[in-house]
Order: sequence, then structure tokens, then C-alpha cells
Amino acid sequence: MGSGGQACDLVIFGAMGDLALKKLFPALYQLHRADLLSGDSRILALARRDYGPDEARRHIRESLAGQLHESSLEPELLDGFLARVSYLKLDFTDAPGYPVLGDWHRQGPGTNTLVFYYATPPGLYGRITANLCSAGICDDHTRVVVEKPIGHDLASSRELNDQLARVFLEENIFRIDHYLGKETVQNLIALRFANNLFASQWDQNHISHVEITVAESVGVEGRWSYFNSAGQLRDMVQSHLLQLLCLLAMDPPSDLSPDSIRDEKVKVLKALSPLTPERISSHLVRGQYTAGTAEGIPVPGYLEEEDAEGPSHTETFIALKVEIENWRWAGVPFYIRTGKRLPEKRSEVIVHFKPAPHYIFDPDQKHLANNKLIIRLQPDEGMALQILTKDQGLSRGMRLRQGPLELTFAEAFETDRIPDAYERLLLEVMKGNQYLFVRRDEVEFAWRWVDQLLANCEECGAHPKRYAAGTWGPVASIAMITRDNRSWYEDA
Ligand SMILES: NC(=O)C1=CN([C@@H]2O[C@H](COP(=O)(O)OP(=O)(O)OC[C@H]3O[C@@H](n4cnc5c(N)ncnc54)[C@H](OP(=O)(O)O)[C@@H]3O)[C@@H](O)[C@H]2O)C=CC1
Ligand SMILES: O=C1O[C@H](COP(=O)(O)O)[C@@H](O)[C@H](O)[C@H]1O
Repeated sequence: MGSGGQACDLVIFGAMGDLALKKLFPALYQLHRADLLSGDSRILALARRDYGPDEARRHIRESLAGQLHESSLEPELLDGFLARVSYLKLDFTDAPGYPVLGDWHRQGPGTNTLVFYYATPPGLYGRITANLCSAGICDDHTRVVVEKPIGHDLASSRELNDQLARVFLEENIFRIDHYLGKETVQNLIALRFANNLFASQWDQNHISHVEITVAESVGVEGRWSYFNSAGQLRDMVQSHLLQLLCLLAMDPPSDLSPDSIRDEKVKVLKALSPLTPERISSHLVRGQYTAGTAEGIPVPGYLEEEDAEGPSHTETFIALKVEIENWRWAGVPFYIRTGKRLPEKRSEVIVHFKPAPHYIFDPDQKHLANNKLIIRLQPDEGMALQILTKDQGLSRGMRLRQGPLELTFAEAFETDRIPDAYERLLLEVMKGNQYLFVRRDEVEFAWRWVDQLLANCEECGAHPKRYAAGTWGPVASIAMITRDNRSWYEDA
């Protein structure tokens, strides 16, 4: 097989929902456009709206026109793509409606791999799986793609995983964490394991601490009810932030096979130090935004959002000091923070290296002495290595100057467009390659750690502190890192 996917019959549950229209169809169209969708691949869009086939295609076409850049919209390619799409009205709770899905698959070329994509509220995953099972549509080759959140805690994620496991083989379950589909996140693997320069320095002997910031300027965007039952810890840390942490902290996998990578990630999750009640006050800060500004425009606070349903102690910001109890990372804190309504959308990792063992330069400049690797995940994707050089000029003596070795991907590699995460993820589903998907034990170990953290927060009665929209979270998050004589890296 080339770089494209196998021929698939992709059945999208929830095909008229936000995720499908904003992410899945645009990504599938881009794959079609890049000739990465096998010629025989077909798409069945399922929703409960009363659309005829042409009406559904028209709706998808209009939605694509609203989502994609003009330069990607080529009428003939759009026609070709939409010709792959059929529409079927189905109430997903209605078991007798399911056999028709099997009929649709049998009417196809006969060799296409059947893939179900659950783009629905997570509460429906179990019901859909049971209905597919009763209709006898699935076999040992049928794949399923499930969106986060996989459960609300360890118990519910186990229940959901059990439901999936009754019907699908683990090797056919593709649990999405869309951060793993981001080019720059995958690049962490290349950076660490293709460059011995970094590989040989990647431990507690050489690194003092690591920062991970995933900042968003948006608020909860009409998802108050869902978000309020989750909060930033469940919504972002349990999945995306812990995945980033794993990719940064894991030992080298012996190869790039899905299980080699995932085995190493699981070891990191198992080694996360629990945040006991005694450590909560020094290792965790939660926040909730109040009215402020976003990109200069006044915005309401979390509790005044249009769809807000009352008082709430749900956090929209969290900062954590995370420790990993193993040889590689003993004594190296990972400071992570993520929040809504922060001043800008910015995801980045800063690796702070320890200073040289013996310092011989001007003592006034000692604060410059730590090298830093800045990995910009989004936007302005790229990286910079802060190094020290001699300041130029005759009058300066041996003065040091800090400057970056800079690599901006868009400039260096002349990429016209960075593919969206869902393009990569859907392509890998169609190839049957799970290395960018989360294995059951990863999800469950992540929940185990998050559950103890939430329980300990509860025990301490630690409510979120207020921060104004448009600021970098509660001041306590700055104090958390300052206590260790460090500061959050700000280079904006
Ligand atoms: N949107 C996003 O960017 C992201 C979403 N996700 C996850 O993706 C999943 C889908 O999210 P999203 O698209 O935002 O949700 P939406 O609510 O927009 O879409 C869900 C769709 O499922 C349909 N649906 C619900 N119940 C039934 C039913 N009984 N029978 C038939 N159709 C039904 C809804 O139909 P109707 O329109 O008729 O109500 C709706 O179109 C969720 O698990 C979410 O957590 C994850 C990351 C990002
Ligand atoms: O999964 C989620 O991610 C988005 C942020 O994703 P990004 O790709 O824009 O960085 C977040 O807004 C949302 O709350 C969460 O559910």
C-alpha cells in the first residue's frame, strides 16, 4: 500500500453535528483532494434529520465552503468527493433501524473495510455499539473510532471500554486524542529520537524543569453544560496534556510500532506522582474566568455565559506541578497549565536545561546561563534553541548574549498548509495504524491519576480562584512556580 488509506466504508454517526461538519468532512475532502482516499472508499452519513440524499450533500457542500480556504475548494473535486457520500436518517437508539447499515455495506465493492465513527454525544457510544452488535454487522475486521471524552472517570471509562471490547477487537478501536494528530505533536517523537543531540541530554542530569502551556483565548463556546460537568482537568489535562507529557517524558521506544510507543507512554502514566492532600496547595491551582476581554473585546465571565446554568465551582484554568517517579525524571518538575480565556491561543513546551557545572563568566550574567528549547506546537509552529554566544564587538570583552537557533516550519520547509489533525488521524484509521491513537490502558491510567487528584481537591475543599478573562490565570499560578525560584516563560 502507498501513502493512502485502504478502501473503507466509513459510517459516520452524528454526521450533521459540529465535529462532523467542522472537522471530519473537511478532513475527508482534503484526503480526497490529495488522492489519499482510495477510489473505492465510500461514506455513509447518519443523522436524524429528514434529508433526501441531495439535500444532505448540499448541506455538506455548503458547510465545506464555509470551513475551507478558497484555494482548496475545487468544484470538480468537491463533486467527486460528494459522490462518495450517501445519507441515511437514523435514530441511533433505534435498534431495528440498524440492519440497513449492513445492507449498505454489502451493496459496496465487498472488499472495503467497515469503519464506524462515533461523532455523537459520548452517552450514546454504548447504545450504538450494542445496536451494531445485535444487527450482526461487525466482525473481527470492523474498526470503530471514538471521540474523547472516554468516560468521566476511571469507572465510567472502564464501562465504556468494556462495551466496546464486547464487539470490537482492541486492535480495531481507534480512540481519538486529536492532539496526537497535530504535526507538531508528532514531531516531538522525531525531535527526541532522531536527534542524538537531544536524546543524550534528555534526563534529570541535564534538564532542570519542563513547562507545558496550552492556552486558549476562547471561552466555553456554547458548550457550558458539557464543560461544566467536566472542567479543564477532565477536558484537557486527562487527554491532551497528559499525552504531551508522555511524549516528552517517555523512554525511547524500540521502534515506531503502535504498541512500542504506547507501552512507553503507559510507563510514564504509571510513574506519575500522586498529588496527595498535603501537596495540593503547593502543586495545583485552579481558576475560573470572570468578565474581561478577549482580543480587546469585552467578554462575560464563565458564570454569565449565555448558556450558563447557575453557580459553579468548575475550573476553566488549571496549573499543576507534576513529578514523575523514575530514574530519568527524579527531581525534574513538569509545570503544566491550560485555560480558557487566556490572552492568546498558544501551545508550547519549554525544556529548561541545567547550567554548565562550572561558570566562568561575568557573575552579573549568570541568570542567562540556562539553555532552553522552545517547542511551538501552535500557532507559528516551530522551535527555537536558546543558546549563549559572545556578544559581538571589541568593546564588550567576554560578555555573553542569548539568542535563538530558530526553525519555523512554514519558512524552513515551505509548507503551504499544515494538515489538520483530523486529516492525519482519519488517514491512519484507514491504514489501520494505531500509533496515533490511545490504547485502553493509557486512558485508564490517565483517569486513575486524575481521579485521585479530583478526590484530593475535594477533600481539601480547594475551589477555583477567579481570574479576569484576558489574563494568564490566577496569580496563585505564578506564585506556584515562583516558590521554586522559576517563572513561566513568556515570549509573546
Ligand atoms: N465539536 C468538536 O470540535 C469536538 C467534539 N468532540 C466529541 O465529538 C463528539 C461529537 O461532538 P459534537 O459534534 O460537538 O456534538 P453535536 O451535538 O454537535 O453532534 C452530535 C450529533 O449527534 C446527533 N444525535 C444525538 N443523538 C442522536 C440520536 N439519538 N439519533 C441520531 N442522532 C443523534 C445530533 O443530532 P441533532 O443535531 O439532530 O441533535 C448531533 O448532530 C462528542 O463526543 C464530543 O465530545 C471532541 C473534540 C472536539
Ligand atoms: O478537546 C478539546 O480541545 C479543544 C482545543 O483544541 P485545539 O486543537 O483548538 O487546541 C478545546 O477547546 C476543547 O475544550 C476540548 O474539548
